[in-house]
Amino acid sequence: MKSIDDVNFEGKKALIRVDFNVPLNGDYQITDDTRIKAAIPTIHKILNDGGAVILMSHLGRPKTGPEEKFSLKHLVNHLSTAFHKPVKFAEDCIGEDAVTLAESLSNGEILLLENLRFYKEETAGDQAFAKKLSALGDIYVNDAFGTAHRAHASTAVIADFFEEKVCGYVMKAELDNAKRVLEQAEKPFTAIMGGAKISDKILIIEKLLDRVDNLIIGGGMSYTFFKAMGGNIGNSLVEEEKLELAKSLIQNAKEKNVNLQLPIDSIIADAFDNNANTATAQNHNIAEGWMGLDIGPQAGEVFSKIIEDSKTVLWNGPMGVFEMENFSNGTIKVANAVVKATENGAFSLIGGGDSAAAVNTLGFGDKVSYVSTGGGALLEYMEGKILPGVRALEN
Ligand SMILES: Nc1ncnc2c1ncn2[C@@H]1O[C@H](COP(=O)(O)OP(=O)(O)OP(=O)(O)O)[C@@H](O)[C@H]1O
Ligand SMILES: O=C(O)[C@H](O)COP(=O)(O)O
Repeated sequence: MKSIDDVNFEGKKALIRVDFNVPLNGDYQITDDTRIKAAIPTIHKILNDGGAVILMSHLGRPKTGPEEKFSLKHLVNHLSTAFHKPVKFAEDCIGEDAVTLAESLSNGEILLLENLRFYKEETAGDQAFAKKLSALGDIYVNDAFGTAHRAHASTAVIADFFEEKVCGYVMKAELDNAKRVLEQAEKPFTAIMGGAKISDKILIIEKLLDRVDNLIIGGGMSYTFFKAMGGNIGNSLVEEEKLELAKSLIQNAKEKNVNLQLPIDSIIADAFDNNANTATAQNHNIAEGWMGLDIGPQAGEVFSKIIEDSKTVLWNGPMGVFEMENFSNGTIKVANAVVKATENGAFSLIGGGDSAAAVNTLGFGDKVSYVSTGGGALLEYMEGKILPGVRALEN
């Protein structure tokens, strides 16, 4: 796969697929701009070469065409500030307006196209739509790792219409870091899995059992394991249909000599509410009417020790309902342990939408080795799937 370092963009228009699918609040302010900041080096390289930049992205999942709340125009001011340059905006991603603005774009200038998903042809991977988009630029750059698991018009199909197609710095760094964890992990290798559902993470857990020394399972998904082992989990989150699967994972871990660690204790609450009554309970013994919303202090200690002694750490999914302050301690404790391991020389990769957001909002983002901009894309890569956006650049 060629990268942007293999190309001189002087006098060229780079059509860059970025993943600017960023969270916006009710006033259309960006609440986490990690994905925007990540794209800056790619944009600077092209502008410094003497080229022009045309950015295309999706935002959210619009269903029936244009919708105000999904317009990329809300990003323009933020982008201009982040890139230290005015950013022009085309109110459509194809058609006359986009063509005219793209044609008149001078070297050193940046143009942002309107949300690609305002056309259903984008997600359908429509050839004619991809061809229209491709006419806007001379060189195709894919820097949208977060969307590389989608075989859409702008992420995969479009590549066929270009002689020159390369990956940007985000895509390259994401793939290099994920590969480092999957293929060259220094041992002890510890994976920390958390979040709400086992069903979302089952494939990656199975794959990791062949590679890791320690598998820590916390967060909402851990209660399905306790129930599978015959424990009482009260009203904690459970996936009844995954009980057998949880049992077989425990068995697999044993057979593969993987140290599978579940939280010994939990912070339990009598309601799903930050102000609920709370107590600490052993995890096989949570009373009816109570639910586990965070790992407990003992579990935090055990997990931290394992993490701090590791040389490679992969973390996906929070240890509790970290959005509520009273149930965020477990996630903070684990984040601190990951930071400590990193300071001791470990390589740490944080992935997944909520875990990456947790690490960034808690202020640990620059204290770990790498925070992925990918959610589903990183998981699919870790499951061993070939991402369509990556394959398209390799053809
Ligand atoms: N004990 C729990 N009970 C209920 N919900 C929980 C519990 N622990 C964590 N959660 C919730 O799980 C959610 C995150 O789960 P999720 O599986 O989406 O993780 P993630 O890091 O976003 O990974 P990905 O982006 O790959 O899906 C958070 O909103 C958190 O509040
Ligand atoms: O946020 C993401 O994970 C990516 O931008 C992909 O978005 P999607 O799940 O709507 O395709």
